[in-house]
Amino acid sequence: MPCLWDEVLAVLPPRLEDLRLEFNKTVDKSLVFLLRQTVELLYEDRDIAKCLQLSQTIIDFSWEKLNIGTWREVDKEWRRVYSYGCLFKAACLCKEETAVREAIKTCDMGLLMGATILDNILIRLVNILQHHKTTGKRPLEDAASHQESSRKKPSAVLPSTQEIRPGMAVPRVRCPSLEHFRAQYLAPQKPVILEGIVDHWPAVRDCKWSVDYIRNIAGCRTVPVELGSRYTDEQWSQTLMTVDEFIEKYILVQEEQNPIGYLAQHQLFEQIPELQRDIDIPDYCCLGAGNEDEITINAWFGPKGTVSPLHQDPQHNFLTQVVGQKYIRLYSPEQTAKLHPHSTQLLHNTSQVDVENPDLVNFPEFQLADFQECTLRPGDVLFIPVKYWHYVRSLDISFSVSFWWS
Ligand SMILES: O=C(O)CCC(=O)C(=O)O
Ligand SMILES: [Fe+2]
Repeated sequence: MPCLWDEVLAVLPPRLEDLRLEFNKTVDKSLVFLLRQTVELLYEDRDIAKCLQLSQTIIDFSWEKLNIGTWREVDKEWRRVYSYGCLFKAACLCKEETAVREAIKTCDMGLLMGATILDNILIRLVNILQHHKTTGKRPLEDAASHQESSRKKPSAVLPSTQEIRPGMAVPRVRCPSLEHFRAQYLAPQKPVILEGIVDHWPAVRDCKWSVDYIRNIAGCRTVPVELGSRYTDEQWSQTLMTVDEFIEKYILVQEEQNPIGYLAQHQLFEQIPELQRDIDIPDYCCLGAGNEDEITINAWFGPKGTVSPLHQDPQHNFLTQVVGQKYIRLYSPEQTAKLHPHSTQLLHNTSQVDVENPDLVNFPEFQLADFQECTLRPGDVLFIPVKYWHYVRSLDISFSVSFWWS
């Protein structure tokens, strides 16, 4: 195997001047000086311990700036500084081949909290590290060591199967032609479940995405996790953790006192290209006006019992079920008044009504709203037209992939 440090050097700009360490006035001169000092140590390959220490100082200092006020108020320059700190720290860690895991975590933090620098250098670096780690000496984790079914507790409150009322079921159609889909569903904005269109995905065809597979491919990667049963709850929060930690704490065991954890609405496939090879953008997206590179692909991975409250999104969606089942309720945009959207700017696309346990005293019109429903199973692709209201509850450990497109 090639020496890791040589591979890292090949990713870094060849000359120190190419690093573009220029920032606007928001960033104090002393910090820019610190960045330059750090990079000199790195490029001259001397005192890597000192270089590591300075990188950490850059990270800590900019981290403070990222955590003042709301995310929207954070100056992008501080996010760039943070990314540089992560880049330098990760590079230093690569000097020690034993610190690869830590280096991967550092790159991920830069990717999640920082801003793009140097033509996405953090993505390129982390791909090298991930490859190095999986082809290196560390054996894949033993699949048999996780007896997931025996360790999981059944969820208490809501039923784990859901009768679909006849007459309310979302229609299903098998591999329709583009024209049929356009005329019957896209143009009139009608939901439909497309069957058979993702059967060729390795993730579906080979049932590849077992918990152990995800762990092996992505275990050491850091991802955002939502904690709390639904994002409208007061106790709801978001945090960052590795996929390994998430699986251990929230997928394999569900302690009663622990909140539900949901790796929700995350562009995991940009972060981990190896997983992207197991899926494919549905051909029907070409019927939209946008380009393929404008499609947002999100991963939704969680235990049984995750709930996405009733909400609407600004684009069409192909919500594709890969693992486990989900119960889904749909309301057309014409029903909006009966759904009582929140009045705040932040939540005006979310209903105040708890769909499966509605407060009919405060929201009596809700029971008059027309809806459709379905159970989404592996291989099913649900077309949710733009602005269509949707409520989603997982009935098992579940992995879905959504494609937002226009
Ligand atoms: O699967 C879920 O929990 C929610 C999915 C969703 O809201 C979406 O894909 O837009
Ligand atoms: Fe959504």
